[in-house]
Amino acid sequence: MSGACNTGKYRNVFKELGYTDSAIQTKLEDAWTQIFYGDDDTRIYFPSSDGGYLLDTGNLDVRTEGMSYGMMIAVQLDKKEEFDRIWNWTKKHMYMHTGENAGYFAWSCNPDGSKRAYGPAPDGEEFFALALFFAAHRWGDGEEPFNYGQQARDLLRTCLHKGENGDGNPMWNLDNKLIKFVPNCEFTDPSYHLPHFYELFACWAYPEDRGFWKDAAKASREYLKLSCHPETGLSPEYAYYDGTPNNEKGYGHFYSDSYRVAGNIGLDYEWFRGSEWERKTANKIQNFFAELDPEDYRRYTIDGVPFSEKSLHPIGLIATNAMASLVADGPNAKKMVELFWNTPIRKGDRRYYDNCLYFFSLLALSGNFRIWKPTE
Ligand SMILES: O[C@@H]1[C@@H](O)[C@H](O[C@@H]2CO[C@@H](O[C@@H]3CO[C@@H](O)[C@H](O)[C@H]3O)[C@H](O)[C@H]2O)OC[C@H]1O
Repeated sequence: MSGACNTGKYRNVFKELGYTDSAIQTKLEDAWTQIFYGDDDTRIYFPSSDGGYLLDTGNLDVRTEGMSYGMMIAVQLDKKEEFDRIWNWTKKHMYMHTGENAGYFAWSCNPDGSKRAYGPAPDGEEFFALALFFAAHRWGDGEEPFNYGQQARDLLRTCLHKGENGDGNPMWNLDNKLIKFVPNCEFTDPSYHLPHFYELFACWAYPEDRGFWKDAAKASREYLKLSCHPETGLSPEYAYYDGTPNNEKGYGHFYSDSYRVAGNIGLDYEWFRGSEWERKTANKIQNFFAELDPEDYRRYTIDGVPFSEKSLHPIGLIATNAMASLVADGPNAKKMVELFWNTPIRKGDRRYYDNCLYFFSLLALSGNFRIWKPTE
């Protein structure tokens, strides 16, 4: 399959459910204004002298996750200034020039740019790469570091070839083609699996790596079948390569990271018609949550048993469950979108993660989470 094989069609699920164009547009614009330029209780984006950053307001750090999400949101909305500011900050402060992880980005920094960790989180790199490709295609390449296309290709090359000179590890397991939780481990995080991204990397990465990305898309689609519970559809935060939960450090249950899986399979279906399994699984996840009170979302075992601990990011969960309606066709597909539509963005300390997922869902359900291809 080449990049040309994507569906090229973007549903406006909100419109299908009867919301007007102007209400949808207003919701998008309000989200942008509040999340990027709102008051101190809503914003997560902060311009600075050397660019701009998204703050994890719950942990008071800047994460590659948030920076790459900010870039993806910005490119989708044609916000070049914010994209460039975020990328400039990322390259300046997060990029690692030396050590075992040279060529990757430090996953957590302080807002002053100093590093809090010297290891990467691969979900950041994969989002950076695709946001950079989209920027190259939407706006054209500029001077370094705004030579977006080359930045993306070089980053993907590092992700696969790091360690060939005995200097660190690749982010993907080169045998089973699965993304790792971190480069120097041998387990994964189901929410990192983005087969719809890998289909595009298979078109735009350096030619020698395209076959790998094609295989990785297939491997991740198969992997999700192993890691999502057959009855609930829920997946753990961390899991072994055979799909079973990795609870060594308490991350073997359905909690914050896991929320993204529902949105990811929705977008894979929208972009590439991933698989019919995705439809069934989206229905199962929505059916599970349709029975529950959103005020009482919790941590769950993947077979659906609640813990006493409440969800840390219930609005993020509402958002990703709604995004699953890109593929779901069950009795709760409409209900989940309506719940999301009627949920305001989150305010307060823990707003960062919820509102990133909220923004992705808004983009996706309004037909604005698109593949930006090279212009002919
Ligand atoms: O051990 C770290 C590991 O924690 C890191 O993972 C990143 C942080 O966690 C993930 O998202 C968080 C979900 O919970 C919310 O409360 C947080 O605000 C989110 O940041 C994120 O996807 C990971 O990138 O990766 C590196 C490891 O060394």
